[in-house]
Amino acid sequence: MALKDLWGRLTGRATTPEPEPKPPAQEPDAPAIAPPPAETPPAVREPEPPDQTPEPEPTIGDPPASAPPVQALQPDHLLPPVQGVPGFSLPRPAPLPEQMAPPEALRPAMPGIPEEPELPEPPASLAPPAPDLSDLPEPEAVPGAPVAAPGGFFARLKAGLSRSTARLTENLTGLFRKRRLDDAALEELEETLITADLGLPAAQRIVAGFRRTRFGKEVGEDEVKAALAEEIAAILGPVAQPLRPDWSRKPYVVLVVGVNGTGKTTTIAKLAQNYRAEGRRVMMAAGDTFRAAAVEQLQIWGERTGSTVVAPLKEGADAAGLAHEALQRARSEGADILLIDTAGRLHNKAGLMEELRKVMRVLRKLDPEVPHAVLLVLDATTGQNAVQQCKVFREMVDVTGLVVTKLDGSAKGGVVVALAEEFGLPVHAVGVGETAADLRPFEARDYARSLVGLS
Ligand SMILES: Nc1nc2c(ncn2[C@@H]2O[C@H](COP(=O)(O)OP(=O)(O)OP(=O)(O)O)[C@@H](O)[C@H]2O)c(=O)[nH]1
Repeated sequence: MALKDLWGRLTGRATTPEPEPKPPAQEPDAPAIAPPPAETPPAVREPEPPDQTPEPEPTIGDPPASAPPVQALQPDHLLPPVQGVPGFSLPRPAPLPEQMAPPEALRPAMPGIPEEPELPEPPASLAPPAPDLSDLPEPEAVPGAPVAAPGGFFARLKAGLSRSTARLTENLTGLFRKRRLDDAALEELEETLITADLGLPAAQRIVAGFRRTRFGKEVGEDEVKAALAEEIAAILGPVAQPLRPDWSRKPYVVLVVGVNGTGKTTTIAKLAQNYRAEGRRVMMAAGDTFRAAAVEQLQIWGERTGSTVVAPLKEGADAAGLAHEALQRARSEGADILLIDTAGRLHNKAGLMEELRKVMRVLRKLDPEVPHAVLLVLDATTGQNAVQQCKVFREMVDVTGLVVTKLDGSAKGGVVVALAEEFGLPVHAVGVGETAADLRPFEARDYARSLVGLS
């Protein structure tokens, strides 16, 4: 099977014939991010090249025609006040700015932007660390826009995971109604766990735990649930590690990667909002240069949260050059954290890998220690596909941690257990909705108990 077909399967999207390759180009000369005029082939140079061999620019195809349009973020989804997030050490929820600029007021649509290789207009400066927004009225509700469900995060997590819980527990109920835990029961338990997306390795480990501690005993449903929560928490415990930026790095650089539509841009926006509420200076780089909506999302979020956004001048601009420019500006403008968005939709795996590696290479010419974190964003609704994506992205870049989104309403929340068991990568945060308050540090015990339906 062709590589692109594999990639299409992996991303759950059909592939389309590869577009004509673009003319090769060298890596960007800092801080150029736009190609030279149309008459000449785009050729820019890497900053301080260690060797003189020009590296061809990765061939980046247009998004496959068959890919469904990613729904543009409706930023007003995120209007409710920022909630205090323990792992983000937010002191207090802070109100958000009332209004955002209407989309028309934002940068014009990318295709219409002139071709001159000029840099985006730098903002006057980064916004002050803690904007005083107290005088602003509450934002207006947007009809149809999702709002954070009432209750604490645990309640939302539990509600969000209810479909996953049902999937996991409906079989258990019949299975363990006062029944001796014999080989057949353990086998059924293993099947149930696999069906609930926990994956074979985690299922085997949990069953081995049951065998060790309860084999031959008569067990009831409640006891099984409690024991299951314990076993799951034991798997999740070591990976439940909130993202803790080292603020002495200034800027702490976070590269955010993942397949398109998993929630990268939204996650960046949520992180930005949380860090702004902490009083940090935040800069975001709209490195998903092929998707105008992603750039607009970040720009709107930048305005809303008082963060600076470094955006491409035109659709498909060189992402590595943009990242380079963003890092330079983050340094010179004193940002505490730089969050770099990336594309997840290049025409094949090789193209995406080359782009991500080029971004890394170019950033490291400015500072060999960046990025300080590489977050892989995974969409829980894709179940075992998320496990495959994790494998593939780890081949491409040095992933340092995971964010798992869309756990609200997914029946596949068990996949977090599979990811923990198979990769042992830190799970920094989980998303259970579209508001900033719906991104929270991942907590093993809460998650395990929610998953099996215990309070
Ligand atoms: N229900 C729910 N929706 C989410 C969550 N996180 C993100 N989304 C939605 O998922 C959709 C895609 O999110 P994006 O942030 O645009 O995804 P992306 O990975 O940046 O996509 P590309 O820019 O195409 O690569 C948007 O409609 C988001 O609002 C979540 O935790 N729960």
